[in-house]
Amino acid sequence: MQKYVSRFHYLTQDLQHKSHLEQVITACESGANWIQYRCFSKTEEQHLDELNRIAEVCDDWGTTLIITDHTSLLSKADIQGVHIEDLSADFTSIRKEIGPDKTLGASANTLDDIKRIAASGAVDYIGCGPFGVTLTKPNDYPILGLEGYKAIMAEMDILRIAIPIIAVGGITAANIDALADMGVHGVAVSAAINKSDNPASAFKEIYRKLH
Ligand SMILES: Cc1ncc(COP(=O)(O)OP(=O)(O)O)c(N)n1
Ligand SMILES: Cc1nc(C(=O)O)sc1CCOP(=O)(O)O
Ligand SMILES: [Mg+2]
Repeated sequence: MQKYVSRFHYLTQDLQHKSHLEQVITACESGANWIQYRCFSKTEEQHLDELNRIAEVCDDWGTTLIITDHTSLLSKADIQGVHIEDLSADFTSIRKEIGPDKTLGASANTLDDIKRIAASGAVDYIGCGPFGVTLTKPNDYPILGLEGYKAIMAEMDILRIAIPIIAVGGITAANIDALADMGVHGVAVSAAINKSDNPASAFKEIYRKLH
């Protein structure tokens, strides 16, 4: 079954000055319909506690909530899916574990990654990057830039691979129009919003470009 996948994935991040819950509230108030809770700084217990608070907020706003990596938390909180960052994950097994209804996202850097993930038939969308330089996580992968997405989308077209591609990594409002022209389904953004002086305004600027 094909699932709805947003064109704008907002990702929380570990920040000194703002909790993930506060980031989610800002995003929801700014119009987020899809949030990925991407937290790597907590124990399992703290993670679940914050996840439940975030899930309540998302439920109130009708926002889809995806968690990064912690597949086991899917059954413990009111969340709609998981994004797996491990490129070599066994997506068929993960799909069996989470059942057919939850959204499953995967990460890719190359067309070969995309081919392999799409062939599993288990994944609903692919976050593909990095588009540009990101300080959000260490990254050894080559930057794709606009030309990289253009080439990947063209090859996918030839191979008739129809899975939604979400561009990620170093994306700002200034890149959205050009990325959309490359044929990607949407974008995932973290630092350009979270590290902005005015996250709500940064969020809305990107939102307006996409809608
Ligand atoms: C929507 C979305 N896309 C990508 C990621 C993370 O991807 P990442 O793990 O960085 O991919 P690799 O660089 O490791 O291939 C995400 N969390 N969400
Ligand atoms: C989780 C993740 N992976 C990335 C990669 O480039 O592989 S960028 C990223 C987080 C989003 O990036 P930003 O903070 O630059 O918007
Ligand atoms: Mg990456």
